[in-house]
Amino acid sequence: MISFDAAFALLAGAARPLGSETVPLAEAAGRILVEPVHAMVDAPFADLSSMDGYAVREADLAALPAALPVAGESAAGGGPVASLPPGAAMRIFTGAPVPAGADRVVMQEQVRREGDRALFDERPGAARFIRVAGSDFRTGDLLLAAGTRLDPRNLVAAAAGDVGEVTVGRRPRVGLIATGDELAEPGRARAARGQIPDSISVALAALVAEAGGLVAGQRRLRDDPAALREGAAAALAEANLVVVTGGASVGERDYAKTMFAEIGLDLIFSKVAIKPGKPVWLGRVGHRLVLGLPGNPTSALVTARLFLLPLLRGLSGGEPRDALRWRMAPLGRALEATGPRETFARAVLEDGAVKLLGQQDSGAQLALAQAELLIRLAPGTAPVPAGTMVPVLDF
Ligand SMILES: Nc1nc2c(c(=O)[nH]1)N[C@H]1C(S)=C(S)[C@@H](COP(=O)(O)OP(=O)(O)OC[C@H]3O[C@@H](n4cnc5c(N)ncnc54)[C@H](O)[C@@H]3O)O[C@H]1N2
Ligand code: MOO
Repeated sequence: MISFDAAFALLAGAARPLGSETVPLAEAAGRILVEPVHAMVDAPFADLSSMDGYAVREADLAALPAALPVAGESAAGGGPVASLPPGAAMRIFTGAPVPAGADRVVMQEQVRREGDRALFDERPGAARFIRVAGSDFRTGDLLLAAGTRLDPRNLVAAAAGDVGEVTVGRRPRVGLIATGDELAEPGRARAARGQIPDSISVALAALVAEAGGLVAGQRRLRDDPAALREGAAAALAEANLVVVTGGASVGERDYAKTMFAEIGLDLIFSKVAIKPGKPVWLGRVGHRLVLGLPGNPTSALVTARLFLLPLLRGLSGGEPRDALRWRMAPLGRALEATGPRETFARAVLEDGAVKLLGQQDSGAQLALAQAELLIRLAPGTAPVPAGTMVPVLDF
């Protein structure tokens, strides 16, 4: 058995990017930039008003009350704007260019309008309500670095830079295989005695999609060596990565590795000193990868979080480690000592403190609906008192 860190290092080395492609920004959500994004424009492109009101010269408000003739208006999207004649005000709207000559905007709530004159009774506050040209960013500025995963917030930055397309990593095609005579499609298990719902496949498909991968095929296979071999070859033919669940352990009917053996499986690691998820394994068939997850649903989801997401990140052009952002959080309740395997316990966050879920069985399924975090505990950790800071990961 190897440690989690050793297994992760091997995984990170195997998760090579699958190449890149240029796609419209509108199709880039969830993808990873392999080239940085630079601004094609200044933002704002000119000095713009941040309020609806009147553009004026501060000096013209030296003596109050002041009445200034309204010389035209400036609206967003309205084209070039004339300069502000001395001693006048210009009607202006939020997002509109401030006319040359004006040095502030007074919001309209502080101005009375009488015909073609604007009346200023009170001293406006210090805020000038002008967003200065280029104050957000300038043409050529780096907006997003290579390796960034495009989420709704950084899509704003790219779009604001007038960037229409981006170069991103290719999406990994992922084949999913669930093994086990007992497995039935959710909704059909109760029709036959001894059958249980395949609860993992639907979750892995969602997780792959969320991580920017493409589910290239989904198979539910019986524990029949010939059918498994055939399924393994078919899945490999259409995917960059095949994820097989179940059959990872040591029983005679645990076929997950043997089903790939005939087509040339090279194991990268097999068995990791973690709890849950010890039987997890990673291998290679030619230039394709195969990840084996344990069949126990909690073990499967924990290992998917710890190994599958980083693998997808690397294949998609990113840094595998970026998929595991550990942070420190205080323990809300004391923890018992852990065993010889590194433990990834399921927990929730309550009032800013981490609380272990009562149900920690690796076969648990309902507890997955509650779990928010994984707490990472080194092998042989002594009892941990409440209040101790522990590393946690969003689960
Ligand atoms: N003698 C030993 N037995 C076991 C060991 C061991 O070291 N020696 N390891 C245990 C550990 S730890 C784990 S984890 C499991 C891993 O089991 P497998 O990967 O071989 O999975 P299966 O035996 O096929 O299934 C385990 C369990 O999970 C259920 N299952 C499987 N697939 C699904 C699915 N898609 N949806 C829902 N439930 C699923 C299956 O019915 C079993 O109950 O092995 C221990 N045994
Ligand atoms: O390694 Mo297993 O996932 O604890 O039951």
